[in-house]
Amino acid sequence: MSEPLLQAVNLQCERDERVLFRNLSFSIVPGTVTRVEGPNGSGKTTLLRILAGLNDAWSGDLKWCGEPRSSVREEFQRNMLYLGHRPGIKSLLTPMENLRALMAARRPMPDDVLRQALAGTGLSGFENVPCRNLSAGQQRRVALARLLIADEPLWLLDEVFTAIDADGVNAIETLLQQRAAEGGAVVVTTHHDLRMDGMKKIVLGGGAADEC
Ligand SMILES: Nc1ncnc2c1ncn2[C@@H]1O[C@H](COP(=O)(O)OP(=O)(O)OP(=O)(O)O)[C@@H](O)[C@H]1O
Repeated sequence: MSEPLLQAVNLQCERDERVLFRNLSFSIVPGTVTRVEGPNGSGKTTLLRILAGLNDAWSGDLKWCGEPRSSVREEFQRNMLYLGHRPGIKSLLTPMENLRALMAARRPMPDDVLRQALAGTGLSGFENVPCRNLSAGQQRRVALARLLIADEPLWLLDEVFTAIDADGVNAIETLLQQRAAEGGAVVVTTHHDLRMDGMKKIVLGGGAADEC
């Protein structure tokens, strides 16, 4: 079995004096897709933000490749891709401009690679249209194009299926499975009924948590 990329040990998080989860321990290993499940308000987004280093209101231990995450912050940030539950794109910019800006901070890519990624999410012909003139699903697809050119080994994806049609959901499912088959690790929250062979689960709700 591969060494874990990310290990969580006895994570606990409270919000407004309500325990969202406690004694939550799990390992995210290469070659897997893990779904975080639970009803509305059970803490899925909170957990993903904790894993991504975007929320520090928690206790327990997080390790990246066996090291305390706090001691390898830069390495962790370089090797992790987080997509939040909002598309996170600029409405005045076009899909090309958004994707160029998203990639510039980490790995600048030639325009033809960006154009191919946009085509891969069904946005051919919309590359140069301001995003405010696109539908909700098309705007989400701009953010998802990032996945087609991402080489980070760990993906943390929060509700990325929102506003995506059935064919798009199938395409993302296939992409996540391919990513795992290539040795990546994906953690995803969604209310969609994902069907993937060998998918792991972290189940939140009721203050405790289970790993399946
Ligand atoms: N900024 C905040 N300040 C205080 N409490 C918050 C904040 N954000 C979320 N919460 C609370 O934390 C709890 C968990 O929220 P979270 O968004 O993680 O749930 P979720 O499982 O992702 O829900 P959903 O399925 O509706 O997206 C909720 O009870 C919410 O009210």
